[in-house]
Amino acid sequence: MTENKNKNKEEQGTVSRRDMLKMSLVAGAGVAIGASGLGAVASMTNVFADTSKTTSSAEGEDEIVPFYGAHQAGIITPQQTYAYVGAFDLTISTKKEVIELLKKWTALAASMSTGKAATRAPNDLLPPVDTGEAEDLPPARLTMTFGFGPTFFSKKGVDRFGIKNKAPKHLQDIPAMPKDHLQEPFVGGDVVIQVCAEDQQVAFHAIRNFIRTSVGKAELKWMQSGFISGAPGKTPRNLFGFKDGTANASPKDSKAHDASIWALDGEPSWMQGGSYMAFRKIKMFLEIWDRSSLKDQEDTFGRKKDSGAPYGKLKEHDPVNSFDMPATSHTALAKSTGKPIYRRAYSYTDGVDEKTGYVNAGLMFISYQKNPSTQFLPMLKVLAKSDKLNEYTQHIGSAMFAIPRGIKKGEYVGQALFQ
Ligand SMILES: C=CC1=C(C)c2cc3[nH]c(cc4nc(cc5[nH]c(cc1n2)c(C)c5CCC(=O)O)C(CCC(=O)O)=C4C)c(C)c3C=C
Ligand SMILES: [Fe+2]
Repeated sequence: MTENKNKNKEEQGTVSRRDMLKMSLVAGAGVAIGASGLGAVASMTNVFADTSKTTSSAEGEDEIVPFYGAHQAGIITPQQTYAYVGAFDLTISTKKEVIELLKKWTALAASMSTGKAATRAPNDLLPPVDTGEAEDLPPARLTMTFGFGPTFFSKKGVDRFGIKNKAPKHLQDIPAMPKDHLQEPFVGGDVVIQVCAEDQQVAFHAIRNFIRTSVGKAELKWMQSGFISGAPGKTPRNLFGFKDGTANASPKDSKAHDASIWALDGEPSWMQGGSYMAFRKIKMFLEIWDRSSLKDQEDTFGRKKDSGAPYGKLKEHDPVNSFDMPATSHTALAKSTGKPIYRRAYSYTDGVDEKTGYVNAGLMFISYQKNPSTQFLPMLKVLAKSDKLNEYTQHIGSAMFAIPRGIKKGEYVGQALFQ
């Protein structure tokens, strides 16, 4: 029973410190703890502390998601509750400096993913090595996913770091859509880091330390935080109250992931096993939505609000028949292009809109796909033109990034790109 449970967790790519302890005790002393970046024996004290603690923390808070692997963590990793996405513009000018920064960030990410404790300053007259707010907090399934925007490869025609010829095949700026209201700074960026965790402070600590260690090398262009509803095993609901993410392939369906998420053919080697991230910051007019009838709301998505079932069906995961719903419904249109994407969206709230007095809120839309030219972009065009959802939303941010394949132990993120 325990063995099966652990096997499932390994398949999902998440093994808790507690599980690792159990497994190593069963296998006997001197067992190789493995290449999961567990912080190895150093974290055994924490392991023992964990087992003796009755924790009130949420499901999976003490789990470590392996940082190393064939694909970067944070793409098909079951979605954590909190996210911060930060886009940086590099202020350095040489390939050597970029490599140094990526090495620094990779080491930091590998260490933070294990929930490694903060290290003290070498002496009391220096600032502490770590900012400290994640000390005593569990790893909380922290993932950090790195990507490169079009300007990383060339900016205003200049091959900044001598890697223009290694640019991925389908990386491009998302073209302007007719109803876009893009607001600087939420457009583009040289490098993106998506941080997700079950604990908001663990997530913030991670993005904060990437920002801190980039001083003099990169500037934070934009940052967006987000959250999803946390009921385990259930599809989260967005701020319009609808289940959002139903049509995604299951995190275990590797055939579907190969078909729609992982870049492969014709891509440079560093991208094979990587993906493309599409980012849109989408404002949602909650006050207008809340005044619309239930019928209008359900017609907008072509799904029932309570169950999430598509029109004409009873259950959330019943197959969609687009002819049962309005032709301009979001589901019918998104499905009409026939090329699925993998969504990983988070809701956001940002205080009050000074002009309207409405709540500033919406969706940090993130999707991963192997080829944005045939998957994301045709879908966005169709939706921008005819989606009934446009009555209640406005796209205010936009960016696309190439996500390098997973990182092997001893490598830094994107290493193959520089060799
Ligand atoms: C370009 C792609 C998409 C954007 C932008 C987008 C914005 C957006 N979506 C919702 C809420 C829902 N989306 C749903 C389904 C759905 N959406 C997209 C793509 C984009 N959405 C796809 C590909 C699909 C799946 C279509 C299918 O094959 O069935 C749903 C229904 C439930 C689900 O499957 O997740 C909801 C709800 C919002 C609120 C939003 C912008 C604010
Ligand atoms: Fe959608």
